[in-house]
Amino acid sequence: MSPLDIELRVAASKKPLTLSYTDTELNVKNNSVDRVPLRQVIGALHKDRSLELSFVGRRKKTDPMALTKLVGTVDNVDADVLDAWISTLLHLAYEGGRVKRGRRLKVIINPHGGTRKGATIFNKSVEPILRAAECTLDIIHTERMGHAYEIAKSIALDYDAIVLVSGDGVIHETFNGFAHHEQPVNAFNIPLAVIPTGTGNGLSLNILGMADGFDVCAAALNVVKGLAMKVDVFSFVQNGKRTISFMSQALGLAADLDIGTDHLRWMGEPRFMYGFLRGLIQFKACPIQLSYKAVELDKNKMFDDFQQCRTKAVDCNVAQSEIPPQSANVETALPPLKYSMTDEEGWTVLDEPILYVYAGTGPYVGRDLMTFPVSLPNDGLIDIAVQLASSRSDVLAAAPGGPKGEHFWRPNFKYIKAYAYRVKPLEPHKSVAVDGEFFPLEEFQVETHQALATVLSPHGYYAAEPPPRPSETTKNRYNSR
Ligand SMILES: Nc1ncnc2c1ncn2[C@@H]1O[C@H](COP(=O)(O)OP(=O)(O)OP(=O)(O)O)[C@@H](O)[C@H]1O
Repeated sequence: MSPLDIELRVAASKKPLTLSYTDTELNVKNNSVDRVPLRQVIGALHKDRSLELSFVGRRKKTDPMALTKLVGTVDNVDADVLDAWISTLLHLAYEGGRVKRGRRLKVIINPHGGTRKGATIFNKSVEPILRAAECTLDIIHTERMGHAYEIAKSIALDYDAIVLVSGDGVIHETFNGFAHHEQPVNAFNIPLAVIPTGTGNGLSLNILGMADGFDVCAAALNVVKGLAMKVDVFSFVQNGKRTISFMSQALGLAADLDIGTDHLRWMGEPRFMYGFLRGLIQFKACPIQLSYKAVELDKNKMFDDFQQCRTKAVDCNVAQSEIPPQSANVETALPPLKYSMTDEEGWTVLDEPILYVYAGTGPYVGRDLMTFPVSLPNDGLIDIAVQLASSRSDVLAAAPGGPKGEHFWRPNFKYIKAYAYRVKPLEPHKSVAVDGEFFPLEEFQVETHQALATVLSPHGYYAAEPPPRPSETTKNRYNSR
């Protein structure tokens, strides 16, 4: 328990609030007791006997998160006692000093992303949280396509984190800017945190989970309190040009439902479902040859490995830590490519007709689709999910299970963990979507860079659970055709 209770007289109320804390919770007692996890306490300031205490929380379980400030005067203790009370509270609230208070942040706002509310959302909901947490903000608004790339390319390396008020498009630009930085590895070591104001917001869903993935205040809390988590990124190599991809590459129906619905952005997220149904009616096979350098093909083994990593029974994640210091001694050049386009040794060609391919990392590619349920943040592997061209009814039957990743267990859904893969188009087709950006469907190859990039995370792992392994009795429902 805290050394003593503080009585806070708030102007409008006659009865003072009684504040106390344990190692894990702040207790706010008035007529009843509100318990706030210390992780959600972000700031406490006092001047003589006046106190301002800030936390991010929910009024009701189903409400989005919001900033609450308790402001008043403290009558029952002296200023120096109050000082010590605050300093212990904040020490505990910032994980015993493991999380730096008052982070120095570069904030990049895309006023043009999603429904174009990024700047307003930042000003109204996010900035007050960052200020209450005494963060230092260096704010810039993007003025054009490619601006985030330019900013990232020459970013100073001494920020504690870069905050992107955007969707996945600006994240893609930022990582590619890092790749062209004078010191790429050091640039990738600066943690990114996203305030989800785009359309799909896949990275935010993966970091914060389905419940909080679109909650901008939960995302702001992660900016203040998140710990650095290393994540794999990929090199997408096409016509000799190397592009960094942080999330996914989509082909066939999976590309059509994203890029093919770009003109329907006004719809918001439902455009992806519209694109899926339209693609299903057309039911065109994806004319590619897919080959991969596989590490694991057995879904049961992947599921077991995932569970072991989650329970930390085996050490498969690079340890989560406070933001790593930049070092002059580390190798600062971008890792070289390991595989040439002509490399054949250990490569397998998939010899079955394909409806669509998704390859990438992070469970969700959108709110309706957990494409990679067993992906791990930094195992150095890319997950390749292939929907074989079975039948319309089979693919349609899988759709309702999409948000929970249930298609993973379907026999016609092939799942491969690999170091690299390669695609050769068999006839001219439209496009491949790389993190949702358009690329022509010409021959390309993708390989992983283990733990190259860094994001802020509340958990130290992707916030999603894979669908349970089917039992003998439930297995049949995955077999419909
Ligand atoms: N000032 C601007 N005017 C026009 N376009 C911009 C501007 N700033 C950034 N952009 C472009 O906006 C694109 C989309 O941005 P962002 O990722 O924020 O949202 P989104 O694409 O709607 O979301 P998602 O990627 O999640 O679908 C980026 O490709 C970026 O280059």
